[in-house]
Amino acid sequence: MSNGPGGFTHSQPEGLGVLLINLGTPEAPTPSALRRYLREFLSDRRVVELPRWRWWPILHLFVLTTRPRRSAALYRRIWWEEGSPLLVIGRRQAQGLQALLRERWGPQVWVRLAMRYGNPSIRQGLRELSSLGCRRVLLFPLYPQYASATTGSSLEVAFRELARWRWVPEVRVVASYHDHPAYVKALANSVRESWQREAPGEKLLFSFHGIPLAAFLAGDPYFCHCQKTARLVAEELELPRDRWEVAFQSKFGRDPWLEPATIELVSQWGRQGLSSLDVLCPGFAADCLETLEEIAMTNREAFLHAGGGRFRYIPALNDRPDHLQALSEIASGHMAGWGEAADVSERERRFREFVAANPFPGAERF
Ligand SMILES: C=CC1=C(C)c2cc3[nH]c(cc4nc(cc5[nH]c(cc1n2)c(C)c5CCC(=O)O)C(CCC(=O)O)=C4C)c(C)c3C=C
Ligand SMILES: [Fe+2]
Ligand SMILES: [Fe+2]
Repeated sequence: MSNGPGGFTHSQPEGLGVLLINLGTPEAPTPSALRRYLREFLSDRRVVELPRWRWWPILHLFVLTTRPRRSAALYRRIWWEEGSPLLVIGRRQAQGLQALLRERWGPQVWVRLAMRYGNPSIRQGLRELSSLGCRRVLLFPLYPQYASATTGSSLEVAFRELARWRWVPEVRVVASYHDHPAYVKALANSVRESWQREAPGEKLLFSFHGIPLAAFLAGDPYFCHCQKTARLVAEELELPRDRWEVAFQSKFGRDPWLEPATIELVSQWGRQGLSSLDVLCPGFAADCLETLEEIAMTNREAFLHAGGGRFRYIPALNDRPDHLQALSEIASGHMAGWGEAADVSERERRFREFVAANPFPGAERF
């Protein structure tokens, strides 16, 4: 058992912590940073579910010898001066959400950003919240649709860390928010705003990150969550059924994944001479390699080269005010009751008075 942080925090106000968790990103768009990142990512048993004796040689002999260079080149196309978009946007989201939650719950709310792979780590985030006095922590993976590979993996790591602490905090979890009305409305708003700038496309494509078909068949709810998000947004937009479609992007490896594949669908629509196409990626809370490069560059080129007309990528919700408002509503829904904590300052004052009057070895630490 680890003593963990937060052993002696009686003198601090009772904090409410929110840990936003996203996937992670390499430290730099270089082959060596990508090798480190991909090794951690692709060693996760929830990401690649093959038996280790089969996967390990493939990972080390083939994937990690070729992919880092290729992926580094892709990351260089989207890298910002301040760093990886996913991380830069994530920091803004954490800051914006903290401000909104403080308006509602008071100054004792702390929001931190953590990454499942790389830094800032989940362990770091949890320890920081604890040392800020958060005895109550909401784990909030930024994946609207639950998948074992993403949400499940993030929660597993957080639970594993917390399970080793002496003083385990009260924990709540956002396991998914794929059908939360505020999230659905924010997505619909973002589409409407695009349509106001330039007329709606002939089709609206909802492109979600794929997962292996085997994960779906084993009971992962991800596919169903994606379908429901798309249907709710289409309903909100009053879009007829023949104007929208769902597809899955970013296939990795040779096993079958969810279908249709985004790149195949947009190429097919290009060949059919579709005049205009809008693409929304509701599964990504922040823009990243998979949206900025794969959709807005690679899929655009595929559509245009196949003969398609105008291609528009509608950005992720990122730090849009209505997105932060939605995250705040989702978090607040899980924090109900937490605001009515007992008056701890009074409790602590009496405790410290008692310790001063009844000294014991080590009492100075309280
Ligand atoms: C190996 C299998 C993979 C599964 C399963 C998978 C699921 C999954 N991923 C996301 C979100 C993101 N993935 C990102 C990058 C990325 N994903 C995989 C592989 C799997 N993902 C790889 C190898 C990579 C790295 C990039 C590359 O080399 O191609 C990202 C982008 C991170 C960034 O820094 O920009 C995100 C976000 C979801 C939501 C998901 C399952 C639902
Ligand atoms: Fe991925
Ligand atoms: Fe990709």
